[in-house]
Amino acid sequence: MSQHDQYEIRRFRAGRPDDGAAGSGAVPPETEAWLQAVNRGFYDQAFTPRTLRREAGYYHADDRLMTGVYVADAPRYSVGAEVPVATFTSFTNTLSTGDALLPAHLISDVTVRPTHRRRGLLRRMMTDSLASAHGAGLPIAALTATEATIYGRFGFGVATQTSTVELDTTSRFALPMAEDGAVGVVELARREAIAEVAGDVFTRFHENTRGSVGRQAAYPARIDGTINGYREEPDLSVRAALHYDDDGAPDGYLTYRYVDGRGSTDAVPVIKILDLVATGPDSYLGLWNFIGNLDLIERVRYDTARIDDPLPWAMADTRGYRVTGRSDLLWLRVLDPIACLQARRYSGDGELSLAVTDPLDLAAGTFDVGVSGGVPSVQQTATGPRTDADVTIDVASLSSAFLGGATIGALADAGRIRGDETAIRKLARMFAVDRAPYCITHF
Ligand SMILES: CC(=O)SCCNC(=O)CCNC(=O)[C@H](O)C(C)(C)COP(=O)(O)OP(=O)(O)OC[C@H]1O[C@@H](n2cnc3c(N)ncnc32)[C@H](O)[C@@H]1OP(=O)(O)O
Repeated sequence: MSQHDQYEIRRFRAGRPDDGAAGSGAVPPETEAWLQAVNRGFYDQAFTPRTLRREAGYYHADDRLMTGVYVADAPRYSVGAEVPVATFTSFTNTLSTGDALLPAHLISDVTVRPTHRRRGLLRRMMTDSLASAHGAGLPIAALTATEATIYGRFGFGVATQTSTVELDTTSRFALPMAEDGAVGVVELARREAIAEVAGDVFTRFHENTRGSVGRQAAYPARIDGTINGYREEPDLSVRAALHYDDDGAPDGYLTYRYVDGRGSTDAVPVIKILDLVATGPDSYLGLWNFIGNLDLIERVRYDTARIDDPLPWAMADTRGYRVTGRSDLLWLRVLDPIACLQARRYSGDGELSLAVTDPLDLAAGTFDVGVSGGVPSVQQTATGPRTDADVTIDVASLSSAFLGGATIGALADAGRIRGDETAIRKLARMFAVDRAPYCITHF
């Protein structure tokens, strides 16, 4: 018997809580066992009946396809055979290229039980899922990764990064151009009001932000403290503020929490920003002007800042802005190079042939890429990567370069793009972006 023969793979849509015993609100057993397995996989606390119902409701609203891998029998006293030994979920949302919204195959909740690791279960679930997304015509797949060494082999590349920043908000903090209401009005908001406005504000941000991913159903509850770890009660320490445009409509918000600095090395009063969504520079600077000027607070921390954040450039004392970390957030995997390459505008005009290699053979091919007036036209000229193409790129690198998260120059210097030097320079000019791609959605 091969190792694979002992496993059964089942796929099902997340069950609605009411689908349980006649409207009792119970979660269908298959969904419950699957969700509890994910918790185990990430070392999280088990769901209570109430938090489980809530979580299942969000998964149902996202219309998630769950994959579970099952064994036929489980030894006495062990976790039962109804609990999958591996989990994987996928659902569709949009990826913004800044010029268009692309349907994206989002992958999440990938776990393999320690006792079943390194037997190819992830590979099986991932290759099946990517093949079916490709077959369904989805142009791109996306995920966020716990470790950077797992997903490159499946054609994923880092597409966006974020900075963790800490602001000194003692008397050093000043945003000269945001003073005296010059960038609009900010007011404290009721915590509960955020769920009402967050969707519209995020949609506007999303459409205009290259690299942004649409948010899943749980998001409003996640950012306003309704989801409070695995506790049933909301986190009442979460506070909120809104920025209003000239017509009095909300065009930005932030949620935040006071963190007692005692016990940490710097031991000062700190505000941690949970979510900050601004639809333009005025709302962005207006919200920072508000949060940077709170009485009694000496530091503000934010772990999802742009890597090319305009904030330090707006500050009177740039040294009050400290980058304390940087991490990858969004990983992309091009499935359809033509649909992807045609979904954005470009900075430089020109023509070249591009060969794409792909370990899973989903996006491989040779393409004539032309850009005129910033508008692309892409045609496939061969089903595989031709050796006489001007430039050859692997699909993970293409996925990193697609929205400008990695420059063509850096990828070439890293040995991940090959070809004629003039053509590589031309490709670099085409792909150049004015702002780094930015994603503030964790999924
Ligand atoms: C999108 C998300 O959900 S990110 C969350 C990922 N999950 C976690 O971090 C939870 C803890 N880890 C796990 O559950 C598992 O170890 C997983 C999911 C990372 C890997 O599952 P496995 O079934 O062991 O992986 P599988 O056996 O299919 O390995 C496939 C390949 O990836 C490699 N690989 C697997 N895990 C890792 C890792 N953590 N680091 C580097 N390489 C890895 C394997 O060596 C193998 O390489 P090969 O194809 O070149 O031989």
